[in-house]
Amino acid sequence: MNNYPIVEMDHVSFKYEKETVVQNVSLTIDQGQFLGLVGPNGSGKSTLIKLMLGLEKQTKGKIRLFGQPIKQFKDWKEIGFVSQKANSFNSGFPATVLEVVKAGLVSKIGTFKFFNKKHREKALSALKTVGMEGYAHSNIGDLSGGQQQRVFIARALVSDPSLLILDEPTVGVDSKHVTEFYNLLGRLNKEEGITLLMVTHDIGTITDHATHVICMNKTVHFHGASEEYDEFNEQDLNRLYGHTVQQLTHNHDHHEVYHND
Ligand SMILES: Nc1ncnc2c1ncn2[C@@H]1O[C@H](COP(=O)(O)OP(=O)(O)OP(=O)(O)O)[C@@H](O)[C@H]1O
Repeated sequence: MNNYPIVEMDHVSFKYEKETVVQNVSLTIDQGQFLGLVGPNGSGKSTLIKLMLGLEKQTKGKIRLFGQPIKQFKDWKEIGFVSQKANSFNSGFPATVLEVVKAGLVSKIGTFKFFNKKHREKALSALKTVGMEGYAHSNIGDLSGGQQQRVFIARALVSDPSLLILDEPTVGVDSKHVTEFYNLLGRLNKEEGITLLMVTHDIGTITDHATHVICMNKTVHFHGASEEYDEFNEQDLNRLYGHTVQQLTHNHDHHEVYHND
C-alpha cells in the first residue's frame, strides 16, 4: 500500500438518532502501530470502529483510509475485522476450521466463485500463522473460546490486510491463555508488519503489549505512546471512568480494582 496513514479522522462526530455517541474525534493511525482503544462501557469504542469500517456514516467530519476519502475507498481487503461476537460457535456447528478460514476469502474472490488449491494453501498458511494448522479439519464448534478466536484471526488474515481491527478479542479466551494470545498479536505486529487496533477493557495490561493507546469517552481524552499513557494518572482515569480505578502494580503485572462508589 501507499505511505499515507492508515486511518485519519478529522473532527468526526456521530449520533444514533438524537444521542451523540462519538464527538469531535480527530486521530491518526500510522502503519506499524499496535493501538489499544480503551474507555468505559458505552463510550463509543465499537461505534468508532464501525465508522472506520464504513458500517456507519459520520454525521460530521472527515474520514480517510490509506489517504482516500472513505466514500471512495474500495480496497476493503486491506482491513481485517474480528468482531466482539466472533467466538460463539456452538459444538455441532457444521463447518470445519479450514472452511471458516476460507470464508474470509469471499471478499477477495467474490461470493459465487469457487475456492481453488491456492485459496486452500492461503487458508492453511493463515492457520499456521496463528498456530492452528493442526486443527484444519476439526469442527469449529469443538474448539475452546481461545482456539476459536485464533481461527477468526486467521480468517481475517487470509486476505493479507494491512490493518487488523479486533473488538475485545480476549473475551471468551481462558485467562491462562490471554498472555499467549497477546504474544500472537505482538508477533503479527512485529514480524508480519500488520497494524493492529484492538478494543479492550484491559486497561491495566494494555501497555504491556500495545505501542499506543487511545482512551475515549465519546471524545478522545488521551492518544499517545504507551509510555505516556502509563503517566496518565489515576485521577484522569477516575474522571473518565466515573468511578475509582486503582491500578495496582505487582512486578510487571497490573491489575485493576473497580469500586462502584
Ligand atoms: N445501533 C444502535 N442504536 C442506538 N444506540 C446505539 C446503537 N449501538 C450503540 N448504541 C449506543 O451508543 C453508545 C456507544 O455504544 P458503543 O457500543 O459504541 O460503546 P462501547 O464503548 O463499544 O461499549 P462497550 O464497551 O460496552 O462495548 C451507547 O450508549 C450505546 O447504547
